[in-house]
Amino acid sequence: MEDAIFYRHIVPRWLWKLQKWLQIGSEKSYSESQHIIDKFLHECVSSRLDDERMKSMFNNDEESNFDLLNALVKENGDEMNQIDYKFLRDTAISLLGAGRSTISAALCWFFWLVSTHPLVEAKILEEIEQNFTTKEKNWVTLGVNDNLKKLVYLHGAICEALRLFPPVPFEHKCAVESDILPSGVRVSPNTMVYFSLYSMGRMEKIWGKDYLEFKPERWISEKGSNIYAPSYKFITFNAGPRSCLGRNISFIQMKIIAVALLSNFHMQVVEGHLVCPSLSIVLHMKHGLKVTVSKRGN
Ligand code: HEM
Repeated sequence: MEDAIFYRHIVPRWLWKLQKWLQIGSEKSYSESQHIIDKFLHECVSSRLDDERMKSMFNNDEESNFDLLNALVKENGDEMNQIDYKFLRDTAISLLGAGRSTISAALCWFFWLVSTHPLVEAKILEEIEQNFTTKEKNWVTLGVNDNLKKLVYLHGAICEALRLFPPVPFEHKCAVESDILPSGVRVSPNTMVYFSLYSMGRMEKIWGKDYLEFKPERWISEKGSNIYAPSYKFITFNAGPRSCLGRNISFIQMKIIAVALLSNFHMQVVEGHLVCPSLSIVLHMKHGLKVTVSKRGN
């Protein structure tokens, strides 16, 4: 999916549209992939629909069955036969596209930063120890545990990883009518404005002299609570009306995974492994993250 989006960013619109119409070049394989994804999602939606029918028959509305697709099926299917498959499929593909590789890229950079900053790792572990008993540190109970909110230092470390390595590194927006940017630059209608979220996370003017340092403390106030940074400063999830709808769920997911993995395992980056970003619309690690994993002693 990312390849297709990136391709359509760099190839003129008329060219990829023509390729798509003629079913040639990269667009041919994208159409084939889209067909496979559509088929897969159609099956997922159908099976959820069957689940919903079963549940309504047995009046079983357990919270443990909850997931995003179930919620969508419920919202859109008051009349069970009137489910809009296309809407559900398109919504599911948006959530899949927006929420899968962004989180995995963010976690990759986060674990790399943590494993190369032992002091930060030690502080995160200390905070986990103070807030969770051993029994709670598993996937199932973590998600429903209010203690996640107490992980102020971990929150700071995740914000730092997202600041230094924003999963969506650049974006563009198009002016509908002429406008003047806050900098005073005039923009005429249909002008495409590109902006780099990656650069904005690394500007001295915005973050201070230590802008290149991985410093979770940056996000913690003297009173020990998290410092809020407005989205126009911390732009990783974009700002304004089209900002990320998955921001809160992303933090929850990342915290659950960080606690579950860091409290159970130590990760050591393999010596000589080259860590650098790839050229794509999502800031993946070009060669992945090679680590040696060892179990922590209790
Ligand atoms: C660390 C993880 C994530 C980051 C950094 C991130 C970042 C972003 C950014 C920068 C945008 C704006 C894109 C644009 O303007 O073109 C966006 C939009 C969006 N994100 Fe996320 N995202 C993340 C995770 C998620 C998750 C987990 C979900 C859903 C489960 C999600 C759902 C969405 C949706 C639906 C939009 C489109 C909003 C709109 O256009 O109105 N995101 N995200």
